[in-house]
Amino acid sequence: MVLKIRNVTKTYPGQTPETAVLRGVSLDLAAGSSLALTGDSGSGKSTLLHLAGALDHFDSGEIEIAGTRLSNLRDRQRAALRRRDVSLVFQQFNLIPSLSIRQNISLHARLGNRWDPDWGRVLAERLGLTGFLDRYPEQLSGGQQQRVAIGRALALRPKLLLADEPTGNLDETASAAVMDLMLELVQESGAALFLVTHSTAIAGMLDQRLHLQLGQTA
Ligand SMILES: Nc1ncnc2c1ncn2[C@@H]1O[C@H](COP(=O)(O)OP(=O)(O)OP(=O)(O)O)[C@@H](O)[C@H]1O
Repeated sequence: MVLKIRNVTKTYPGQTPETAVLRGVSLDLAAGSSLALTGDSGSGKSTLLHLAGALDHFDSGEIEIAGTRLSNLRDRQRAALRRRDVSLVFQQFNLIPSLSIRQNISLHARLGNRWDPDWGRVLAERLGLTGFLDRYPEQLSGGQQQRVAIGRALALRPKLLLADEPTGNLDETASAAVMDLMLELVQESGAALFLVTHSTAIAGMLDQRLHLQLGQTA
């Protein structure tokens, strides 16, 4: 399993075990597969996604990313694991405005010393970005910008791709195109995708669906 979450609880300051944002959440996500997490606003979706990416601490239970138990790790080891195995795609594309599309796509992989130009070319081609590589983010549509963000995330060849409402800023057509591409590329690269969405249509495109309510998934 790329991601294993077992009976995880998480409280924010002021919460009790009864009102905890997460009250015993478990899930499994295998390489090459995808999971959609839905739930009302404030139900804890982003919290769970952040825990799955080793970006925050949980109170009890266990999370394993690619076989490594997070509860045993020091902060520096968590950061190293994140850099090695996890990529993120957000609703806001978070591209660097002063860098070209080419530079944006390769940025994280270069910083991690893992830039593979051949894989970069494949990604740019598959994402329909080959003609845009020398442009800057502001010269692209929202759907194109999100494809750049997906390229940047996958350029690292992460084991786990986390996506928080990745098509939340896109219209229906762009959203469907971005989702199709992301799912294809995730499968081809053997990554696992954990995606938070409000959309039941998007959730329906993924292999597994979980709904978060009152701190638990069903
Ligand atoms: N850093 C924090 N400190 C205290 N409470 C927090 C913190 N982050 C989130 N919360 C609370 O935890 C709950 C879950 O928040 P979270 O952002 O995980 O929900 P969500 O399901 O992703 O919501 P949305 O769909 O609106 O983005 C909310 O009640 C929120 O106010």
